[in-house]
Amino acid sequence: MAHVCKVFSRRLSTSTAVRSAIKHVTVIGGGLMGSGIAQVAAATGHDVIMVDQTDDILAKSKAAIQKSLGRVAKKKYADDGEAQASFVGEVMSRISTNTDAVAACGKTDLVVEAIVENLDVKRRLFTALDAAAEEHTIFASNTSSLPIKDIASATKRQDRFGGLHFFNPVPMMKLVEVVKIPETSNETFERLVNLGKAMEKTTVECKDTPGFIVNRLLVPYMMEAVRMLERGDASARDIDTAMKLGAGYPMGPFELADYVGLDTTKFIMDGWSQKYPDIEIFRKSDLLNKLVAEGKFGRKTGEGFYKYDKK
Ligand SMILES: CCCCCCCCCCCCCC(=O)CC(=O)SCCNC(=O)CCNC(=O)[C@H](O)C(C)(C)COP(=O)(O)OP(=O)(O)OC[C@H]1O[C@@H](n2cnc3c(N)ncnc32)[C@H](O)[C@@H]1OP(=O)(O)O
Ligand SMILES: NC(=O)C1=CN([C@@H]2O[C@H](COP(=O)(O)OP(=O)(O)OC[C@H]3O[C@@H](n4cnc5c(N)ncnc54)[C@H](O)[C@@H]3O)[C@@H](O)[C@H]2O)C=CC1
Repeated sequence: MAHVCKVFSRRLSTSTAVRSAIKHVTVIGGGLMGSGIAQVAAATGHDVIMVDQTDDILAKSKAAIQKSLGRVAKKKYADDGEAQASFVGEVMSRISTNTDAVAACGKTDLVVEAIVENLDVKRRLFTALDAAAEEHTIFASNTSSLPIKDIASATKRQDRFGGLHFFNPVPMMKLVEVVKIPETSNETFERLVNLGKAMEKTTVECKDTPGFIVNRLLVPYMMEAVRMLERGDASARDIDTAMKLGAGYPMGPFELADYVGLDTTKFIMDGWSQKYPDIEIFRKSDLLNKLVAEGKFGRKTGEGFYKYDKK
């Protein structure tokens, strides 16, 4: 009898897991990360609604996705232009857009937020969505540096809240950090891990600690690089070259900062220098703040530590 119950319960849990598989994803924020998350979710068979503040921004987001898919298609289908076009068209057909975040969350399995790295803005968003989303809907933040618990506490569904930290560019980076808070239910965590795998990512699990795993190690390294530059120890170009050729990194710290977005890196450091005032490495960088004050956000504005050709 016990054997029959065990088989039955396993089948039940499997069917529950299958029934609770995430199929529909709402991505709030169609910027660098949100557009990438929407692209990969759609390319792996999920129905996606991408939300941003204006139709003009969403048009640019879709254009960026289309361009990225074109690069992926060339690698998948070599010289078969028809297959490439069909692949891009099929993935794009799974992405719809909306400027109304509340409306876009009414019927969805998962809301992934990838909006500006600002705690108050993220909290206001999730409070509004909490009232509109169905009971089963899971919420997740793609934040680089903010405590998931500080975002989740703006809602009444902390058991259905976690961190899904993707890496830039999402179509290329194989990692997603899945972050749980003490209130995250086991089912929620399992569904987030399963979504990461369904999106063809390698998942790692981490607690809700500052920077999770990668950024906890990356931020001190990159801040040390900018101190080196500020002291005049070496040029940005030589520091980047040294780390690519000496440490095997695909990008040096200044190339990477320009790629991430200096605005976002400033938001991250503003938060950590305020929250951890006694940790020297998190002290604000005058050079970084100067560049951002001048509107030099890196690749996204055509100039950061380096200048870029307008594409
Ligand atoms: C130092 C200043 C002070 C800073 C202080 C503050 C520090 C705070 C930092 C915290 C950062 C927070 C960010 C975060 O939360 C976590 C992150 O995401 S960290 C970033 C992680 N990502 C990386 O480290 C990226 C490293 N770079 C790379 O892997 C490669 O350079 C990259 C893949 C981006 C580009 O590849 P590369 O060979 O260098 O050049 P190509 O552009 O020619 O690409 C080659 C090939 O790859 C495909 N491809 C590239 N990009 C895309 C894309 N977006 N979509 C689709 N396909 C893409 C494509 O096939 C390319 O071939 P083509 O023929 O060019 O098409
Ligand atoms: N840039 C990077 O390399 C990475 C960033 N992240 C995190 O992802 C999040 C987004 O970062 P990025 O994509 O780089 O920023 P981004 O600036 O490229 O995009 C943010 C988007 O959110 C939109 N937005 C802002 N407030 C909104 C609101 N209330 N409702 C709807 N849309 C809103 C903006 O219009 C913009 O299009 C941040 O939390 C960041 O820390 C995580 C991993 C890597």
